[in-house]
Amino acid sequence: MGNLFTMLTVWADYGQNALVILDQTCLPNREVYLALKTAEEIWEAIYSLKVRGAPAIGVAAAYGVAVLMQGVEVTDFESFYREFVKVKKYLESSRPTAVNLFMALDRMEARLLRHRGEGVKDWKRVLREEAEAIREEDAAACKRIGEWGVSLLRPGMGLLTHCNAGHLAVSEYGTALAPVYLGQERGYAFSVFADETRPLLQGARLTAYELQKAGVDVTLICDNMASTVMKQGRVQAVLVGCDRVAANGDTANKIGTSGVAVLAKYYGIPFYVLGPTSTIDMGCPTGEQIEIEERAREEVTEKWYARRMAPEGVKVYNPAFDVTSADLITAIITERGIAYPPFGGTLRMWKEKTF
Ligand SMILES: CSC[C@H]1O[C@H](OP(=O)(O)O)[C@H](O)[C@@H]1O
Repeated sequence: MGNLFTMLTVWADYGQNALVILDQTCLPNREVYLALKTAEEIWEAIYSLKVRGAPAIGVAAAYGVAVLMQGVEVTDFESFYREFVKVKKYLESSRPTAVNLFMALDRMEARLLRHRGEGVKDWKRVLREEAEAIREEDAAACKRIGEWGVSLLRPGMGLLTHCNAGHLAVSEYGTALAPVYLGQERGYAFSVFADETRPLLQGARLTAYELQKAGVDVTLICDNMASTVMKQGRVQAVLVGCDRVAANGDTANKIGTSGVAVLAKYYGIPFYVLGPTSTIDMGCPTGEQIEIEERAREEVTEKWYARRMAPEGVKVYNPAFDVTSADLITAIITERGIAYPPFGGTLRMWKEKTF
């Protein structure tokens, strides 16, 4: 597995009262760790995807509020709680879609309220404890996701994934990539196609980086190549993460995921969403109620990634053309007129000039 899992994504350093994160905007070029000591720094790290992925955002917010509250010097609960709520609401405003951010902070608040009758040292302690529990439960959940997921797969399978739902998106191990890592440990020799995932390229920058670091056979493709590799029979299952699962199973995930799902259905390929139950939101009856984050236009219009955006030496598949099946074409228009399916007779007539 290489040293992928020694690379921690997020933790709390109470010695320096800091939330420590691996700055994922520097990957794959550099592994840079940041010690965040203010609410503004933590908010910005979540917003700018320095730490990202639904579970990782939840763990970061839990640790973040625990760290920030260690420095609050009041002795009455009302003042302490007022400050807690102020920080909680501020961190909640960083990104709207991943439900783990809100679930984790709600859980921190509930734990604190259960201890309101104790003293300031206890309030600070229980926040540290709850944040650690959230992280540990996330790591355990990801490993179980791996076990369930790998039971659906067979050795040697070709897999496709979109965005990054691996070790970097959680506290440890991953969700969509958890079965891949477990399979790797068992010698299953999966081959994985990683969609680059425009515009922020989590697939190129993070998934390809993770899988290569773990020794998994990964091939980076542009998003518009997913259909071709599926049509070539090189994909037997699609594995993706999730940011919020509605009560009816509708799932919000990185932009482009629904398109991959349509392709998978067309090619008869199983499409699996993987994530912890902490990402399920029963308060959302359907996907219609999920708030979809909209981000800055410059992420699309600017070539912000003017530096290397994939790990050195990663395999790349870069076909210049692909074939769209006739059953997907509504009409063919030429100087001789318009042909509708089935095209054969008209095309033959045109070519043999038999009219
Ligand atoms: C395991 S959750 C991963 C999930 O989060 C990603 O979004 P972002 O990179 O913007 O935080 C993406 O939707 C992944 O599938």
